[in-house]
Amino acid sequence: MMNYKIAIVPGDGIGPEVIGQTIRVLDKVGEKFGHKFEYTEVLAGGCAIDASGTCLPQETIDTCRASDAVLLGAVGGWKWDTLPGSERPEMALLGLRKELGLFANLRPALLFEDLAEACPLKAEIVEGGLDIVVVRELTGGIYFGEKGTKDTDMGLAAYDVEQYAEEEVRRIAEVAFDMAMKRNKKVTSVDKANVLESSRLWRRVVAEVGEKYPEVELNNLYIDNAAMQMVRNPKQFDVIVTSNIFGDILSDEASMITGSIGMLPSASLATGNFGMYEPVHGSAPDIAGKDMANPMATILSSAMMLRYTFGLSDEADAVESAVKKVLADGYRTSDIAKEGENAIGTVKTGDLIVEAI
Ligand SMILES: NC(=O)c1ccc[n+]([C@@H]2O[C@H](COP(=O)([O-])OP(=O)(O)OC[C@H]3O[C@@H](n4cnc5c(N)ncnc54)[C@H](O)[C@@H]3O)[C@@H](O)[C@H]2O)c1
Ligand SMILES: CC(C)[C@H](C(=O)O)[C@@H](O)C(=O)O
Ligand SMILES: [Mg+2]
Repeated sequence: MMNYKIAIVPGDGIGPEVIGQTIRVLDKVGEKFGHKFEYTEVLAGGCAIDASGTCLPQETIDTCRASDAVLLGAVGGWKWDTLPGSERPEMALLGLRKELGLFANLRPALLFEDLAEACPLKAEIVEGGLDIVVVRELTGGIYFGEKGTKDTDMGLAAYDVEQYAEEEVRRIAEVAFDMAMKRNKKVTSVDKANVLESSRLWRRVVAEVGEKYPEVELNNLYIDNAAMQMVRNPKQFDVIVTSNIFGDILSDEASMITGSIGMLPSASLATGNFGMYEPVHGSAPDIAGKDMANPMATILSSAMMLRYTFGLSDEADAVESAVKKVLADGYRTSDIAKEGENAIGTVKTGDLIVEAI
């Protein structure tokens, strides 16, 4: 029997609710396939601020490092919104990404057949389904560049610097091209090279990496055009590679056209097999504690963990098939339910997925 060590970071808001259901799903996978998943729960985000005065305690980083993978719910919430930027719960997420070297964020946006009606675009635009992966650079760019304030003749100014080094672009571009080789051999690199120096370097390095993958078609799009194309004709996209901030925005957009942000999983990977797995959505304080959150994004993130970090593809398939079965049987949380349709809660969704494995 294989033993897998997973650091669990439930976080805030709906985080603990969606993580709770995901652990039940993993336990069922372990039981069925004969694996032992060993969980160590640690604090990060607002709950860690309340418990220890800091959003990312050293113990959390150490436990994550000592684990095979990390599963995270979400951090943040209204209660901590007035804290200074450097003390906010969201800094825990950025700190974990940086400390653990998680430079490659994979955000697959898949339109499940049974959810086609939850897509806000016209049926003919998404006919035949959608299968896009946003490959987002996660440890560089404006999120991590120099920031500060200074006095100017227009009053106090604040700044955040967007900076990319060639090596940072090269390694994320390689992830995107490798992924494209396993899919439809098409990469769209998204930047703002008509204005930004950092984007011009980005575009040059992506093209250099692309030369090593002659079979892969490379297109470049400006971010404004890409955001527009995503709703005009999303089927043109396969692998999208982009910077930290553009990837943040485009992946939320991609999530909505596939039905709901409550459906979108993500994997944040370091060199090697280590990864942190989390839904794309946040802590949703508006529905926290109401048994309303859709746990599917987190459950599908755990499937990515099984596949990418543990190499357990049959087990990952089993989780994904169980999610599809529950949708095919017509069960929906309120974010994906049709108007007037009876929605089920977080726990019931977990029950049904566990049952379907
Ligand atoms: N990875 C993360 O930890 C992460 C990601 C994004 C935002 N946040 C934080 O979360 C807090 C709230 O941010 P926000 O409101 O901009 O984004 P959000 O993703 O939390 O919520 C946006 C909307 O989507 C809904 N929603 C989100 N997840 C859902 C789910 N699983 N099921 C059903 N509905 C869902 C919410 O109810 C809300 O109406 C902020 O503090 C933000 O910084 C954290
Ligand atoms: C909460 C925030 C720091 C985070 C980000 O911007 O990366 C979130 O929006 C995400 O998409 O994971
Ligand atoms: Mg985001």
